[in-house]
Amino acid sequence: MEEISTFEIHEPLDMHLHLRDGDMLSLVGPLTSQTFSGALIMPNLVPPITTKEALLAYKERINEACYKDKFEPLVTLFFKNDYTYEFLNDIKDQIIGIKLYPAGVTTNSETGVSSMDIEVLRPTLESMSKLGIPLCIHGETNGFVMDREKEFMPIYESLAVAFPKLKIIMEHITTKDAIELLDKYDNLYATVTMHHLLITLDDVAGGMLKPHLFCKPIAKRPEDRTALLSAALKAHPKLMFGSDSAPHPKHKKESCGCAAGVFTSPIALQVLTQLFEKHGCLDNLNKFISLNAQKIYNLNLAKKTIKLIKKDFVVPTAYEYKNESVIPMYAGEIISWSIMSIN
Ligand SMILES: NC(=O)N[C@@H](CC(=O)O)C(=O)O
Ligand SMILES: [Zn+2]
Ligand SMILES: [Zn+2]
Repeated sequence: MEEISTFEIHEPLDMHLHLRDGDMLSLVGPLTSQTFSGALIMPNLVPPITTKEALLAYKERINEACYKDKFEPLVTLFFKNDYTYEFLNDIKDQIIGIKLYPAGVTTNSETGVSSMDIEVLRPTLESMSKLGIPLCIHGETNGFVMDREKEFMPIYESLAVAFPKLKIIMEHITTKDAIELLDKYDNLYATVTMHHLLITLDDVAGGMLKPHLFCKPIAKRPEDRTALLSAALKAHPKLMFGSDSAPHPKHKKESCGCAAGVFTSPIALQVLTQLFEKHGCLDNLNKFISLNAQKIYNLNLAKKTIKLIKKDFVVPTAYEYKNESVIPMYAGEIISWSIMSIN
């Protein structure tokens, strides 16, 4: 049989992305917007995006930094308990969803919600449900680091039951428990990163410590990775690709007190193609990387085709702009697929 040597991805979408701001935005914005058709942009800036003015201004800065012709920044608001129905009604057409962070569980989440008590959250979530605004959640408790996501499962369940019309997206899932929950509730969906399909805690801390693979939620056990990978490879219809590409300056990663986040945007399409090819599942890659998200979020995007070729791609050792330097996953390593053309 002749070996496949090229592969096309249409309208790739990254449904969980950190673009940051300032020089970092100028550095990473082009890297995503060149190859992706759209991305769901996280609101955890300092301070987080909580007003219409801040949202629109951020969207404008993103458009300035990005190749904006064929790239749609799908912006989000940082969840607050005190958003009124009127405020949400006014902003709903500008956002794709609202992102909820329990306070303190991850980067820039200090002003997140201090309680996941449903009665406390009810007024805002009822308004979102009525207005059809999806709820994206960083689902971790503040328990033992390996158990934080698992411990959050009952919270996802009670939210799914209490607000059956609210679309709830479990962001960057890392456990087989989360995969199992997907099939239990109609209104639960999930994103999964590329790195959680590839690594376990062993890759982060089993040998020499790898700060560039350190992220929240932390990579888990082999059985978790297997469950995530098998759902992604079969393009489970409620699972979407969300890179959670989370750039931090090199000095904040290679430091005592390493910031959480893995930077993967510029290598995501190549690595995912390599991974799906290795498992004989290339036929499902367009669903995982675009079609599932288009259906879940009712998206209609400009046409964009990325042609990849089976040819070695040496991952740059760093991406730099002015004083910013970011180290990508697989820095200096070789991936067997490269981007050939973008149309
Ligand atoms: N994933 C991470 O480890 N970090 C993200 C925040 C997040 O997505 O939780 C970041 O903003 O750096
Ligand atoms: Zn998160
Ligand atoms: Zn994230």
